[in-house]
Amino acid sequence: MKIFSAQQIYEADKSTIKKEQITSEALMERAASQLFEWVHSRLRGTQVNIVLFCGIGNNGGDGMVLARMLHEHGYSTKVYVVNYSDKRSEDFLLNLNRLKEAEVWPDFINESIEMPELSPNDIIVDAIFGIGLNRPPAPWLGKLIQHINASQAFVLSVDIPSGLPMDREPWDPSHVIQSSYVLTFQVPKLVFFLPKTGIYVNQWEVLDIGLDQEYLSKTDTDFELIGRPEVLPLYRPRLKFSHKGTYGHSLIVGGSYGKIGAVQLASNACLSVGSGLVTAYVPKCGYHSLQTAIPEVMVLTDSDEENISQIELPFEPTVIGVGIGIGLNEKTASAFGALLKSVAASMVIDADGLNILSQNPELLKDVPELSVLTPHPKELERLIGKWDSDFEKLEKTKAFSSQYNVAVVIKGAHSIIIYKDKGYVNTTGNPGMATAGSGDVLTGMLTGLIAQGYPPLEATIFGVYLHGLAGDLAASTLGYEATKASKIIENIGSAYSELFRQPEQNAQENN
Ligand SMILES: NC(=O)C1=CN([C@@H]2O[C@H](COP(=O)(O)OP(=O)(O)OC[C@H]3O[C@@H](n4cnc5c(N)ncnc54)[C@H](OP(=O)(O)O)[C@@H]3O)[C@@H](O)[C@H]2O)[C@@H](O)CC1
Ligand SMILES: [K+]
Repeated sequence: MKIFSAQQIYEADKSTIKKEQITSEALMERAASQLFEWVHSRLRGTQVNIVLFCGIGNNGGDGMVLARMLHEHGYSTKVYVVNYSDKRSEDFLLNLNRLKEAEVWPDFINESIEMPELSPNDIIVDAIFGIGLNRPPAPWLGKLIQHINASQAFVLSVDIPSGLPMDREPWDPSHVIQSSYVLTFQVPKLVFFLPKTGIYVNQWEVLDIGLDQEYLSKTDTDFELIGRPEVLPLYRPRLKFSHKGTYGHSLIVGGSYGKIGAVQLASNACLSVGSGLVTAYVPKCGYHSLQTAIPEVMVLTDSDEENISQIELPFEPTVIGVGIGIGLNEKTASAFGALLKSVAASMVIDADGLNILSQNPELLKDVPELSVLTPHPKELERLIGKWDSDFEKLEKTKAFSSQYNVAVVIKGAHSIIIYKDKGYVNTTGNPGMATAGSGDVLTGMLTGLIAQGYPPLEATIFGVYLHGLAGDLAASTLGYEATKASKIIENIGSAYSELFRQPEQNAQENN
């Protein structure tokens, strides 16, 4: 699903109005009916206090229409107009009048008014600011937002939590609505997925308000949300007349004394995702444990007992996963540098492989084109330098990706894959995956997918999604705390099956 900017959403809005020859007010009515249906289908007339805070723009207008519909259906509502500007939008004014015609009389809140009383049992509708927020909310608005956040009530935000800008971090982190649920129009917003801005969104859902499909499908976006519909077409089916050679020979290079487990996890994941053959290259000390733990993996050893010191390969691997558990030993860094120079195959570079690159930036030019780098935030910072905001981080990563022609996975709650000027936001995964070895499993999986012929960027999008899905399946039986890296590997097979599982509703219809 594409992630549009505010500017593009306004254009889609205009284009819809023009094409369908409807008024903007009719579009607002359509959007707000979707909000109403959502609320009504859940509450079914339950008598609960619904308190609506509406701004004076079109987000507030949506709130006005919702208030009218709730009132007409017998709900108990209290409406506040948050009067932060004289520049009221036309559709807001129109719907304010309609609300009054329906005999609902809103109270106006401004700087000098006391904060309204709120109860934890209320349902609060947050329609103060939408995607039009373009400067810091005034201090009194900040206080109102803090007051709503302190109420402990369920807060339903219209389109976006009020106070959250679309294209930057908030000016004051406490002046943003902490939403229980966001009903967002037509398309998800990038800020829902970034670490510093996603924290305001507990759950979100897209409401289809019928914006111009042609505009939406023809317009390119900087970011895309990766869910099952995006991942399924990337899948490469196994062929009947094939053999292990068809699915590539992966090489996993890594490990040092005490960190052979990382290679074990990566090699195992690489096999489990479908690589035809897997060879691990480790220091001598890793030989016995690897051969014992995974009989399917072949093992080559370095001449050094405890660290990788010189990588000599008796075969040409399809792809190389490198860096896990490798350490920062000088000998290892120069062996890694020599490896970069000697092979053309794509690499998946992780952990200390990335740290060696940060410490020796002259090596970056030797990284094979279309390699994949999988840094966690600290490793990324060492590679691209510090950033002031999540947005600057994305921009710097895009520049880095373009400069070296590599894909970068920014690992996090929503991992984002950056390739050149485009970002792919992953939707699978859970906090249980913040555990030792989870990254080694990802490295192995991406390596194993490239081995099978997935182009590196597709392998990365597909693999990050599958890794998260395997983690979700593991956590569904183990819980977050007991989810560990080897359990993610055990669930790779089920994750593939899950990709093709019919949604339950369809399954029932088919019976
Ligand atoms: N597009 C669509 O497809 C559809 C959109 N719809 C809805 O419209 C919403 C966007 O509405 P919107 O453009 O009127 O902006 P909104 O967020 O209500 O803000 C109002 C105005 O406040 C101002 N302002 C900004 N910051 C400020 C500040 N700190 N302190 C004080 N004032 C500030 C700024 O005006 P300015 O003063 O800059 O001229 C801004 O214009 C969208 O989220 C959705 O809910 C649906 O109805 C149907 C389909
Ligand atoms: K809002």
